[in-house]
Amino acid sequence: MTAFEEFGVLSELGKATEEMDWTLPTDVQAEAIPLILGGGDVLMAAETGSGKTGAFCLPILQIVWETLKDMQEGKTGKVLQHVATEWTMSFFDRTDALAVTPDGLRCQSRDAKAWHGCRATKGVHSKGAYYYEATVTDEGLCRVGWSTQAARLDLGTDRFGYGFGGTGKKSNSKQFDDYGTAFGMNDVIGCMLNLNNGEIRYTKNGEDLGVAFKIEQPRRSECYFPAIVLKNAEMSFNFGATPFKYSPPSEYIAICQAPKENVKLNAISAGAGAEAKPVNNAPQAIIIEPSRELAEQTCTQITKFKKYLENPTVRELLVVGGINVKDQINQLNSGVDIVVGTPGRLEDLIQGGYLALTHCRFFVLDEADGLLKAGYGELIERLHRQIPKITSDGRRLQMVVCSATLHAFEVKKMAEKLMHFPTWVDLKGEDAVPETVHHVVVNVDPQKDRLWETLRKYLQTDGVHAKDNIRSGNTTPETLSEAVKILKGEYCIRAIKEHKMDRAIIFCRTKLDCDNLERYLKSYGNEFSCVCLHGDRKPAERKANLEKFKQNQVKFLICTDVAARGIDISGLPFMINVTLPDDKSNYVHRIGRVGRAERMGLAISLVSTVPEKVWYHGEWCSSRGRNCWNTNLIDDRPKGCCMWYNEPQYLADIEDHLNITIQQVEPDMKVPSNEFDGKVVYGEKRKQVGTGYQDHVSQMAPVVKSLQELESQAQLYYLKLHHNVTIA
Ligand SMILES: Nc1ncnc2c1ncn2[C@@H]1O[C@H](COP(=O)(O)OP(=O)(O)OP(=O)(O)O)[C@@H](O)[C@H]1O
Repeated sequence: MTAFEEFGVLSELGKATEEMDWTLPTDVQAEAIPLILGGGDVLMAAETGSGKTGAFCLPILQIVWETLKDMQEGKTGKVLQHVATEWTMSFFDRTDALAVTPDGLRCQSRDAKAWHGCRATKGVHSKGAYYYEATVTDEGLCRVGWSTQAARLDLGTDRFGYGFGGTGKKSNSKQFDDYGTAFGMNDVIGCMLNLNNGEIRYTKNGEDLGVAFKIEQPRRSECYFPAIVLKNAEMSFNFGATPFKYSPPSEYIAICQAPKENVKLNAISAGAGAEAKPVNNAPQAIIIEPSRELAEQTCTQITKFKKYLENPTVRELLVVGGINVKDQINQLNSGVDIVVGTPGRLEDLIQGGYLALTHCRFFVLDEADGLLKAGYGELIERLHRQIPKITSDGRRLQMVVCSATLHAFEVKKMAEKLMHFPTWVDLKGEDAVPETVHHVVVNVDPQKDRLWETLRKYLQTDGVHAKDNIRSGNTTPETLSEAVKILKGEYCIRAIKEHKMDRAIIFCRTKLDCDNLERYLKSYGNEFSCVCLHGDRKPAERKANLEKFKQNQVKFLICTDVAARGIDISGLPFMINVTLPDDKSNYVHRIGRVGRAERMGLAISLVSTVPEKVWYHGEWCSSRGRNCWNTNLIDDRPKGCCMWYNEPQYLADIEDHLNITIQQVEPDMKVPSNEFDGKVVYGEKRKQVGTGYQDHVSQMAPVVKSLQELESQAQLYYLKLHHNVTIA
């Protein structure tokens, strides 16, 4: 049995992981795989290179395959049968933002602005007196009671629904009157319906609050369902399957014991209306990735994992820009089970009706914070709204959200809105850098280092200062800014030479910076062979360039933040930040391209000590930077496309966010070896923890000795002060 199988993974998948030399699941995989297999929504926050892709692809692949197998064998609707026979809150007859636990006995809504409601799976009619209990399990606003099938889910706002609210009011037809007393956290509300005399009454923690409503004669013959409406609150239900906290008066029985002839099923079921058989263009899983490269990488990983999954075959499809749409539509029409794509192309195909969401049961947002920061929040919500929350075979939509920098406000907000009782798999509790990444900063100070004044050959800069009066000897901010740009080109080469880098990824701030650096490195011939990856390069070129770098055909990959996230190049030893990223979380992602899968990596960031004027083409720039030479500042009137970049401030923000001080090294680029790790070989597997222990002891010895001396001095002073002892 492979280690993965012990976590519930199918042997066919275990075999594939073994072939990939994945002997043990990583920590995040060990936690997330069973959760996803168990049907939960998961927020996966774990360091770069910790194996998050496998953590969601393996269980999704497994469930998709099992579902296909069930369909093949005609075994569907297992869950629906359960739902139909039990007294629970309905997965179908509810508003979108109200979540129901898989057992159907707890409801939650985290929308603080609107009410969200739900009805039970069954109701009672004709005669009898029935009781159920609802307990407030989290603070918020709630109203509980009874309603007919015709009632709005906003209980108590029309004549078909009768509610008792936490503020101590009863309501029907929008008429709110004082009743009983207010209730809140942990209070147990008994809901009583007597169809023999048309009375609805409530108890609070066992105390009878009296008759709340008298149902009018003509409406007594209707069927009444337990109902609830919540605003940012949570309630749990007991329909009598377990002992009640407070027994109802003797004439009432638990609603779950209502005689069959007086029970009706909720007419609203499998709302999706989808049939429990495969539909070609309706995949079971949609995985959204922020870049083409990452989408392709995830899709390839799925292809590798499914190697031994046969009969039925799981069909994955990559849906990204740059691939012929017609081909994609043809492939969708011929059948697809898992779609991995970028937001734009995915939405085009969905809105065009080529990709259906009716059978989607996994909605995955990889690099979720990146997707939200890139402005895809609304698109994600739009897609989420269109996906049925319960699949045709009665299974709940599962959402998986992951990133190495998930601790962002916008992610938490989205999770509260869209996810269903999600579990955090959060190994560190904050954004963190893996121990396998050595990351250092080098100050680039054009006032101290005058090298830029004497260079004959140097990096072509971004032209921001083309019209400024730049000359050596001059110390205007513009001259120093231009000097920093030139120096950074030299420092980059110095870092490469000092560390004998024969493989590195180099991040620049803009596409123009990438192009300039590419030209400069190439001007040295084969010594610094390189390729570029950024948004202005055609998809085919991007793909080919990444491949060249992966295959070791070139030494350096120069890119913008388009490649900051997720890209996995095995054993990559080095990365250089020519400029720190605008977005602090991208620092974690960029440096996380090295030090992956337990291999050591070195990340060097060049940080200008003086302000550097840079391009910043926002939405106000009609060409978004193409041939734009508007060097006015963004705060100028008229608005320009430049700004002064304050790198020490960006560095401080990054350090503050990560709660660390990043080691600084001198412009000679020498990185002192870490005593705890001993001699590190970047790109190689990390040495076993503890190997440097002896060094550690000898290193600490003088410090411990001086501490001892201080302690003994302090004690002697104390004795002298208080007991007048003479110090020798
Ligand atoms: N259990 C495992 N055993 C060995 N190697 C693994 C295991 N799981 C993943 N890996 C390898 O670790 C590397 C990083 O995995 P992956 O790309 O999934 O990381 P990630 O957590 O998604 O990182 P990022 O946040 O940068 O996207 C990959 O090369 C992958 O093949």
